[in-house]
Amino acid sequence: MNAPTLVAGIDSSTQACKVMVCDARTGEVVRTGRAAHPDGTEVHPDHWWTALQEATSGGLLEGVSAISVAGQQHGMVCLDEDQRVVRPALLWNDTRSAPDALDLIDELGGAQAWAEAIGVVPVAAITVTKLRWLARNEPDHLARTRTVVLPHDWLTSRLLAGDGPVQRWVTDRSDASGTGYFSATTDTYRDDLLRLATGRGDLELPEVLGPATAAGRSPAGRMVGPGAGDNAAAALGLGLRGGDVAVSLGTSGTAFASHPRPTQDPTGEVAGFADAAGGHLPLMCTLNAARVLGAGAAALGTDLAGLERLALEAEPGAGGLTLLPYLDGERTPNLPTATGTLSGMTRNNLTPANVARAFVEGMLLNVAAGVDALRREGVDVERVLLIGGATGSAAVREIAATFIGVPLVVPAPGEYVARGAARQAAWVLSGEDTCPEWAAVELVVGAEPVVDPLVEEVKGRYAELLATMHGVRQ
Ligand SMILES: Nc1ncnc2c1ncn2[C@@H]1O[C@H](COP(=O)(O)OP(=O)(O)O)[C@@H](O)[C@H]1O
Ligand SMILES: O=C(CO)[C@@H](O)[C@H](O)COP(=O)(O)O
Repeated sequence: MNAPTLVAGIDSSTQACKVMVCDARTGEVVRTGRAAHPDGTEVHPDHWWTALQEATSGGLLEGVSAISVAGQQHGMVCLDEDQRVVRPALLWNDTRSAPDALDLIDELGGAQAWAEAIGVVPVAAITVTKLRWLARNEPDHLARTRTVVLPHDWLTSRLLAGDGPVQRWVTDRSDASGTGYFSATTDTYRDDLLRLATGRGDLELPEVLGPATAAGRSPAGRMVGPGAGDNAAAALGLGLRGGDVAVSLGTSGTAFASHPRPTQDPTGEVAGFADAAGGHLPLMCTLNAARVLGAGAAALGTDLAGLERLALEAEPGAGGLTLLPYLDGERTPNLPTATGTLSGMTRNNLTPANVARAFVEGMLLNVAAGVDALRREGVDVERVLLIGGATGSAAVREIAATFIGVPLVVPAPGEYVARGAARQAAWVLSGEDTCPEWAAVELVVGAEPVVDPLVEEVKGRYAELLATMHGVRQ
């Protein structure tokens, strides 16, 4: 039998670089690799390259014919005229540009104006606000900047260039749609919005390639795909269909769906991004997800397994404890300077088990709001597919089944962003008009929504605490 044609997908995410080598025809996983990224909300792009080298060391890419990169969205990578990195990239989870987001909203005429212009209302995560921050705080760095790209663009172009100079900067629709200066409705850059943020009309941006357009070949002869934003790649990796909503619990908590039409949510809760298949990807994103559990475990003097055990010991509702999990500030709801709140403590209920359960419940309720927000924007929600590192916790899987409110399925543990990037690489390699059908993802948990009065009470308590917080902060 002939050896299968191999393709590789890369997920350069916030915390790690993950690589998956698959059979181009079936999607079967052949090899995987991973390496950690440094912590922090600003990172020099060289670290992503080093992590990619480490993750693919030992011949991981041997025999691979095509490769695509998916990456954490929105990060601002500024390059000078010699293509050197001007300063470390400000990442999506860096909130220092929150005041710049407010200024930009005002200057364009309000949130509705942004929703109509590009389907996205700027918050600190969005690249355009980081550029305004740069203009305001580091004008010399802005003056030196010639080209602005995103993390996945930077890695894709490095893959194409090898050790030589980058000839061409490229991106794709899905990641471009997260910049704040690209419209997924017209598929064009909005130079006016870039100028509004920076005062510059001469900044160069990467060319936006079609979903299956080859960016070129690497020096090793591999075809390189256009790549994608990480959530758009996950949609490809999961093979999302109408009625499916993905909820990802990684560093960020996201809820998103592949959708045929652009959305324009003036509340800013749902961002009208593009997907990686020519359609749209309405998406809600929180800053606080899997790492909330790590922080809860550390506070309780245990590890993730310990937190899981404790949370499963407690009754639903955590004995009356409620956590607003804004440990890193928050993006949705837009409370960039918020901190976490643990409420409802009494001498009786303040047990490690209740605290552990409150951390899981609070983290899940924060992201579950995204499912309702998508429905409000016209997304058909028939089932939720739960992915991301935190699904490794049985407590998360079990409690999510009661909180999400629609049938929930948990795909077998896997790197679905990397799988989506690999599927894109297979598409580019095939030269076909449509993305190759791969085996459907294996589902290990299926749960019908539970109608439990206690769950409704917990949700009510959470909503009340959130309303109080909003009141305090207005
Ligand atoms: N069993 C588990 N329980 C809870 N959290 C987990 C578990 N396993 C991994 N995680 C967390 O998942 C996160 C990594 O998830 P991942 O989806 O890979 O994130 P990212 O894509 O942002 O790098 C880490 O914060 C890690 O601590
Ligand atoms: O900001 C967004 C999407 O808008 C995040 O999804 C980031 O793209 C990274 O998240 P992780 O996958 O690393 O958790």
